[in-house]
Amino acid sequence: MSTAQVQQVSKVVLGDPSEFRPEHRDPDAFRDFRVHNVADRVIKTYDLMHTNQTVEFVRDRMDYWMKFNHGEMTVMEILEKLNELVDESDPDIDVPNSYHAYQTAEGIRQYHPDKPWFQLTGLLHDIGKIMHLWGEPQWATVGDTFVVGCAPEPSIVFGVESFSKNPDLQNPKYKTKFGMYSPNCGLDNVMMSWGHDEYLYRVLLANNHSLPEEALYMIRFHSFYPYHSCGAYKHLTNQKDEDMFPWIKEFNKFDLYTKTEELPNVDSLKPYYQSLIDQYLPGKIKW
Ligand SMILES: O[C@H]1[C@H](O)[C@@H](O)[C@H](O)[C@@H](O)[C@H]1O
Ligand SMILES: [Fe+2]
Ligand SMILES: [Fe+2]
Repeated sequence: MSTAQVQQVSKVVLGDPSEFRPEHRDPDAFRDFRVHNVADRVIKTYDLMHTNQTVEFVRDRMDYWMKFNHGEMTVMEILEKLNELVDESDPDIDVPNSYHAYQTAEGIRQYHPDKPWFQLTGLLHDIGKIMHLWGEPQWATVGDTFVVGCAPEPSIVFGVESFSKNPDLQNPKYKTKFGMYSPNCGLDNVMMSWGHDEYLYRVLLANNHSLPEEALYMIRFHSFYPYHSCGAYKHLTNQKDEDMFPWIKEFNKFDLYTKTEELPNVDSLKPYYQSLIDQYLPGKIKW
């Protein structure tokens, strides 16, 4: 991205975190990954992810998925398919992912009524998880992401020890702090572990849409918790990442704190969100 474009990043007014909080749940009660509290499915998903996500694996998955030959479907069709997906990495919720899409979008709509593109970003952000219904394992679809091609950071869920069986950690090219990267190369230039963030980002690039750069960035890095919530990987980020940071933080509030077992009435919300889809990402999309 050129410097001129960087300067155009719009400003988001960050709310006081206490302003957006589910009354029925303490914010500290989310994302509890302590081994005694977390379900086995969560531990297993991250164990497989941290063992098998390597540079070679991600290259292979990018080659495979970026042919976009899994059919042409609308956003609504994909959202409906996600009724069949329960995310095995998520310690907070056991309901199909389609509900989470509307919960996130509605949270954003309440606090950002003037930003329809942001609301739509909330609705869309996880639909890349459709990969799982087309054969990709959960450990390469869901969950928090990290950078491959350099040493894992301690703040990744389950820590550096969870990478003990990952072959890249034996590779002198990849096992150092910078690995295959140069200092502050920018997140645009790093290879993330393969999952729904990167897939949807690539799908959007391959199709016609009119979402702003901020939306693409939030989609691409929303699962990068070690970075946006723990301050890790700052040695790889650049000015664009700094400019975009408030947006990922703002997005994260809604992605995380709208998770509740109280399900939204999807049928009554559909017409409104269909109108946003028609405006920003209409018709059939190549997946
Ligand atoms: O378990 C969740 C879930 O898979 C989300 O979609 C992802 O964005 C989060 O990073 C992860 O913690
Ligand atoms: Fe996600
Ligand atoms: Fe999400």
